[in-house]
Amino acid sequence: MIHIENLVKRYGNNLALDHLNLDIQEGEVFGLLGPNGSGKTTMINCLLALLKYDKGDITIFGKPMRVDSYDIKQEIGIVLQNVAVFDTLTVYENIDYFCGLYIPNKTQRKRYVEEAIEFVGLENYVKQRPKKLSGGLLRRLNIACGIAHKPKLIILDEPTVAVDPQSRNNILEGIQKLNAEGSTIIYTSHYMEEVEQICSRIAIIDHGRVIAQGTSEELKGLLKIGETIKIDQIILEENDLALLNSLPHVFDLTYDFQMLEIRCTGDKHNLVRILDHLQACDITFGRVLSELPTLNDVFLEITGKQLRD
Ligand SMILES: Nc1ncnc2c1ncn2[C@@H]1O[C@H](COP(=O)(O)OP(=O)(O)OP(=O)(O)O)[C@@H](O)[C@H]1O
Repeated sequence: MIHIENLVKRYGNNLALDHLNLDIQEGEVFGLLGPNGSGKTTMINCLLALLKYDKGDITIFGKPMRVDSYDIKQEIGIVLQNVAVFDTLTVYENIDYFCGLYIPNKTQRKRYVEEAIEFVGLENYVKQRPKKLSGGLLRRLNIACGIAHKPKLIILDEPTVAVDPQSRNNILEGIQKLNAEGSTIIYTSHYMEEVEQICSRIAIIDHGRVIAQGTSEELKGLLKIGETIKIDQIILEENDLALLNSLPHVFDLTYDFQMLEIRCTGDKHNLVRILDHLQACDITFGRVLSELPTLNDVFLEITGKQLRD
């Protein structure tokens, strides 16, 4: 559905997109995950032909995307980072206005606008003006304006930044519902939990390049780490640490302030093996926690830095 090849975008001397390649298939909820400044918004703006780029090719629905590709744009719904609604219009009028850019038939439009209002849960606010809405409700309005015309492709650029948990859940559930109804979704975020929750495939972006892509499981499969076991209130000597380090599947450990962190490669019985060993050595300990790898671990292993600032 979308093909991006060798996309290069410079802002002066700053190389924002560095020969970026990406393919997105119909029916996916595709996540673009990357830290602040990695190039996600720039990529979206190039994709939508809102921004000129220096090099590369972009095709959408099998056709080259250009500034005047109105037939393609007609089928795309956009929800950008900055809320873009009219302060002088009510909630209903705003959605009606944006929907009207694509749907001239009044009866059909009325139905679409009402469906969009119900979809984002703004039924009780239709007559209010945007200034009276909370940040979360405003973002929901922004989404309704972007999706009311039932586009084939919906692009959402960080739609949950600075929203309350209720609106966040409403937005995430809504995205899944839109996808179930047939829309392909591109979703950018630097919140890895969200991306993991709703995206069928994910591209991790850093310094304007796709550094890894696949399903969440495939990305985690790239990792050496399979599990991190954390044990607190444990007192260990040098030889205890050496013995723990030599256990099967243990590849790294840290010990600080009576807190032990053991990183293991993937295996079903890491935790049992380690606890059995501690018991056999008569070593007491406090709480025990076993954590599976996250997308942050993938990012950390590939780039050496955390996904979040
Ligand atoms: N209009 C602009 N002028 C100059 N540099 C820009 C402009 N927009 C973005 N950049 C730079 O391009 C790079 C990519 O920025 P971009 O906003 O695309 O990243 P992002 O991944 O969307 O970040 P965020 O998550 O913070 O939105 C950054 O180094 C940024 O400073």
